Amino acid sequence: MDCASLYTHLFFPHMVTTASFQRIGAGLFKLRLPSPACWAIGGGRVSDESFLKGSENGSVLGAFDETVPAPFGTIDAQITHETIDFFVSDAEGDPDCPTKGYSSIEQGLNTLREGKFVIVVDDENGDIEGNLVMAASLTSPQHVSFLIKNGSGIVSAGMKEEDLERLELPLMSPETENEDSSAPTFTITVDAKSGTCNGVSASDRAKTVLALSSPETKPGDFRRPGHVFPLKYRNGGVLRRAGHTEASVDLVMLAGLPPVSVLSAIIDPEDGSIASLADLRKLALENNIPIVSITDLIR
Ligand SMILES: O=C(CO)[C@H](O)[C@H](O)COP(=O)(O)O
Repeated sequence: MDCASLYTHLFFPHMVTTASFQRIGAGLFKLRLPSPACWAIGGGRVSDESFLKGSENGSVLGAFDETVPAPFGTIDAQITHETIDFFVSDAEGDPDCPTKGYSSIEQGLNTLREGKFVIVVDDENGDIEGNLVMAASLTSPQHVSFLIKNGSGIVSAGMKEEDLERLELPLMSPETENEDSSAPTFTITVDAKSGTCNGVSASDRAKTVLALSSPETKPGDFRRPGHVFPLKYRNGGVLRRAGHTEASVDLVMLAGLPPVSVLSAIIDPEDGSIASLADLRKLALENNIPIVSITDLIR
């Protein structure tokens, strides 16, 4: 990922302050340093192909098209000396190469554009956590069924503050946002009213996710509480908070899709613990899903 493109499209001018970058710096220091090994220069080659040869998700080996640039034109922002200095001085390795064993961000974006899942991995503090992520606007009942089967059962939607305000979805616990930046910021839960039954089926939850992603929906289109968990995206994305919420929304935005993601933490099918990297790779291989790293997205 071209760092300048990421800065340009994730930051709004009012956010580029010294205070903001002090917080970003703290977040980055918690991340694993990337390997300088180059596995997919320019995003034109799939990374660790040995574990990504399945076909169900249909995206890992066949989707990459380097003739299609990421449409970056949707967000207004500016580059400042602070942003450039920060990343030049703190990032290591080649920013155009994914970490060894991971797919490139470009490949992840192409997969999202095809309406397919990517696995987003965060290994902050050495504890791997993978989330299945896709664009909310392209979600079907089959996607939600896959998400429920392989994820935690909680279907979340990463959403920007402006959309949460438009839909009148306040945080479940407002103090969390200020007191603990590592905690996920869940809003009250919702079900779409139109065309749904009790809200919990894959079909109903897919309708809710689609409704959350539509700019046309109104506050009255949802029942509260419900079975889908919106998560508030922190403005600035992964450059501010290196979480799955921010990564998922940044990725769908960079893919040129409406800025609402659907995500769920991936669980070990045997014992219900958080899936290990080996579990994530098995799931990726069996379903042809690229695995991307939040560290690479930040770089
Ligand atoms: O399970 C999840 C969503 O259902 C996510 O893993 C989590 O809630 C949000 O992740 P993060 O705190 O990294 O943004």
